[in-house]
Amino acid sequence: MTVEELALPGVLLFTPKRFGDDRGFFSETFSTRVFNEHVPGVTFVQDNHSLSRDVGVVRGLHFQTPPHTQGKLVRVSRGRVLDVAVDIRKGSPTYGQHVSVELSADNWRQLWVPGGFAHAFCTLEPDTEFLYKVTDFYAPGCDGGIAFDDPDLGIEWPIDPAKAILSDKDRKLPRLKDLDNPFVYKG
Ligand SMILES: Cc1cn([C@H]2C[C@H](O)[C@@H](COP(=O)(O)OP(=O)(O)O[C@H]3O[C@@H](C)C(=O)[C@@H](O)[C@H]3O)O2)c(=O)[nH]c1=O
Repeated sequence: MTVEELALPGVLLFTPKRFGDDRGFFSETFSTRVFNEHVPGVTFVQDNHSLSRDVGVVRGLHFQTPPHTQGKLVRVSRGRVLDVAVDIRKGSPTYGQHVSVELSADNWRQLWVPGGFAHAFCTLEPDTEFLYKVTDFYAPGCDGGIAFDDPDLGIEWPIDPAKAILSDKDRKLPRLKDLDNPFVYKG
């Protein structure tokens, strides 16, 4: 497993080893021991799996608000996405900034998105399967989001944003500046 820090402190990129042989490959995709060496004190309670059929599906930007804030360890097992995490913690030195990284079944990367970050991805291949572990249970009452194309965020999406395939819910999300934002930077 290799681990890299990205431009936003706290956001980490993990790349598990893959052992290939004539049958295919084997990979430890998650180990508490390895993960907690880099992100101490975090435990996961739920695993999620989504399928997006088309190129240009955008899911996000999403987060769960306190007391059900979620950290997410996300990866792709089939296909390819551009994955994005935005720091939305008020008072953070990197407030409003984002990292974007390609995750695919080929590069086998995993992105750790801590609580206080909004998360989204855009599919780059058909039939993309997206897998992730989360640190709190799904809490529909704490579901929150920001428009993926909020101009203040300056995210360069790999598709024409006007052609993004969105859920009805995601089409109505507010801009960051209009959000009733409960996240505060704690250092
Ligand atoms: C996220 C989630 C959804 N659901 C249900 C609610 C709804 O009926 C259906 C689809 O939900 P959504 O439209 O919110 O799914 P989706 O747009 O894929 O939401 C996901 O997007 C990515 C970017 C994230 O970061 C995730 O945390 C999650 O918010 O699944 C659960 O039962 N449990 C869950 O944990």
